[in-house]
Parts: sequence; C-alpha cells; structure tokens
Amino acid sequence: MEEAVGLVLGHDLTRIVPGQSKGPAFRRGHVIRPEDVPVLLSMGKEHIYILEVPPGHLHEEEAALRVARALAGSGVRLVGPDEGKMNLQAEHDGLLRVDVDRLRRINAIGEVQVATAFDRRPVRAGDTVAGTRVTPLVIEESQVLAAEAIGREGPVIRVLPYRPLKVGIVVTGSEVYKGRIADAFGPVVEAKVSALGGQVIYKTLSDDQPAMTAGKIREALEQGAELICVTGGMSVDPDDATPGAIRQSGARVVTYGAPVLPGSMFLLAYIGTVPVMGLPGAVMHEAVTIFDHVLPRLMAGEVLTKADFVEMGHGGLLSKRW
Ligand SMILES: Nc1nc2c(c(=O)[nH]1)N[C@H]1C(S)=C(S)[C@@H](COP(=O)(O)OP(=O)(O)OC[C@H]3O[C@@H](n4cnc5c(N)ncnc54)[C@H](O)[C@@H]3O)O[C@H]1N2
Ligand code: MOO
Repeated sequence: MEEAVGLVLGHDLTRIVPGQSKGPAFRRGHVIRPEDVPVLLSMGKEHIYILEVPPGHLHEEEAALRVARALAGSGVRLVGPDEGKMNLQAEHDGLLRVDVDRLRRINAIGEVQVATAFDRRPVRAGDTVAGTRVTPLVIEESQVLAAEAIGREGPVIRVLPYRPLKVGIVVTGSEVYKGRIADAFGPVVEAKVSALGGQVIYKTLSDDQPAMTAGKIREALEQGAELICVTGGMSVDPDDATPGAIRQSGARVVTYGAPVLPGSMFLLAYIGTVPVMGLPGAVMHEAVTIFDHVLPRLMAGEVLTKADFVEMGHGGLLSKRW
C-alpha cells in the first residue's frame, strides 16, 4: 500500500460508516498522499486501482455519462458522475415516461445497467427518476455505442409537464346537497388537482338526480372546464345516479369500472376532448386510488382508451406505501 503514494486513483473510493455516512472518501484522479494510507487501509483497501484505459475502452465515468446522455429526453437533467454513477432527475413536476422496450434492450447489452422508476409515475421537480452505471471500471466502447444507437431511436426517459387545466367539480349526493353532512369529497379532489397545477374554476353540489347532475356537467363545460370530476353515487345502489348522469350529459363513456382497487367503480368519459371522471367513494376515503393514477396522465395530455384500463390490472392492487 505504501508504494501507492504519489499514484493517481482510477475510480472514486466509497467509504461507509454504518449509521452515519456513505460517500466518496477519495475521488478518481486523487494523488495518494502518505496520510491517506491509514484511511485507505481502514476502508479495507490493501490494493488500489491505478487508471489505465486500453484502446477501444472507456473509463466507467465517461461510459456512464454517455449512456445517461443517450437515455435523457425532455424534462430530464443529468447529475454526476459520482462513484461511477449518473443520475437522471426530473427538471419539473410531471408524468415520467419510460420506453420500457428500449430500456430492456439497453439492459440486455451486457454490462450497462439502467434503473428507472416505474413508467407513468407522477414525479416532482428534482426527483431522481433513473440512474445508470456500467459494471466494470473499464468497459468496451462497443457496449456504450450500442446503448447510444438505441437512444437515437427515440427518447428512453422523459418527464411530460402537466398542462394547467381548468377543472370543474360536481359533488353529488342528497346528503351533501341537502346539507345533512358537510362535503368532504370536493376538498380531496381540489387538493389533488391543485397539486398538479390544475385550477378549479367551477365547483357545485348536485342532488342524486341525473338531469340535475348532467345539467351541472354541461354548465362546467360552458364555463370553460377542460377536465370535469363528478364525485359519489358511482356504485350499485338505486340512489347511485352518477354514471347515468354522465351519459345524459352527452359524454362518450370509455370505461365504467376499472381493474384497480381501491377505485374499481371509476368511470372515464369524454365530451369532445374534455375528460369527465366519475369518482367513487373510495377516492374520498383512501389515500391512494385509481384517481392518483389517472389524473396525472390526463393532466399530462394522454387520451385514455379502454385498452389503457385493461392494462391497469397488473399492479392495480394499490399499496398505501406507493
Ligand atoms: N354491493 C355492492 N356494494 C358496494 C359496491 C358494489 O359494487 N356492490 N361498491 C363499493 C364501492 S367500490 C364503493 S367506492 C362504495 C360507494 O361508492 P359510491 O361512489 O356509490 O359512494 P356513495 O354511495 O355516493 O357514498 C358512500 C359514502 O360516502 C359518503 N359521501 C359521498 N360523497 C360525500 C361527500 N361529498 N362528502 C361527504 N361524504 C360523502 C356518503 O354519505 C356515504 O356514506 O360502495 C361500495 N359498496
Ligand atoms: O370504487 Mo370503490 O372506490 O373501489 O372502493
């Protein structure tokens, strides 16, 4: 080890003090000093790597940087390299999109590793949405070129911004309309819409009468709503009039019922290009429901079809810890 004094480190050296810290104690390019020797030995380094990159090969940091550039589409910025790893961060709040097929092909190259969050996850500005590093300290450039070729086919990782939509909320239920209980559903919907940058421009109560609810949906539309949420009355009770009311408003129903729990009695319809959602009681009561999966997609401009809902069953049993 003492012979290493004066030589140049080939990669960042990580030091972990359990329960306290993890990070690079020495960085690539550091010239080893005599006082570093006991620290290196305390980190278990009796031997160290000195940088030497043969022709046709890349150092791990340059490789990770090039792979990260190949992955990053709009709304994503690069951070690093640090300990050979590059992170991709969301530049703004939005819907994460991962091209899962391209991701799979890049990870099949061999020694290029790319980990992402799940496709279509809502993310916040500054969230890390993906990370990449290569396995060896020195990698054949051909592997990086293969990743770059896949990246040129189209973006692998993007964050789509939310559109600042004008939103209408129609809260149904005779108990709320007649003032027997206070509305607890409207505030939940309003908070989730506002958190994604939507602006509630219309909010009203309606009795469990299809004609009244349909009329209020039309009123929201006339006042400029670009997305409409109708709450309650979505289930099988004779008083549950909301699906019929949404149909009566002239909306084209994409799905009534979805393979997601909680929230299986959800309805999505469109009046022209304006989405109209029917939100069942669980959306008021549970922290994470189908609403949290569908709203970000609509706000990001996706137009959903029945096939999109059919796909939701796998993973559709939602966890409170999501
Ligand atoms: N036999 C079946 N039972 C149930 C089914 C089913 O398919 N078959 N579906 C279940 C599901 S899923 C849900 S969710 C619930 C209720 O869904 P609804 O959307 O019909 O909810 P409501 O009947 O309108 O209300 C239920 C409950 O919540 C209160 N509520 C509703 N809106 C408000 C509001 N704005 N503020 C405060 N409280 C509100 C309402 O008073 C009721 O107590 O049905 C399952 N059962
Ligand atoms: O549609 Mo209910 O909202 O699953 O619990």
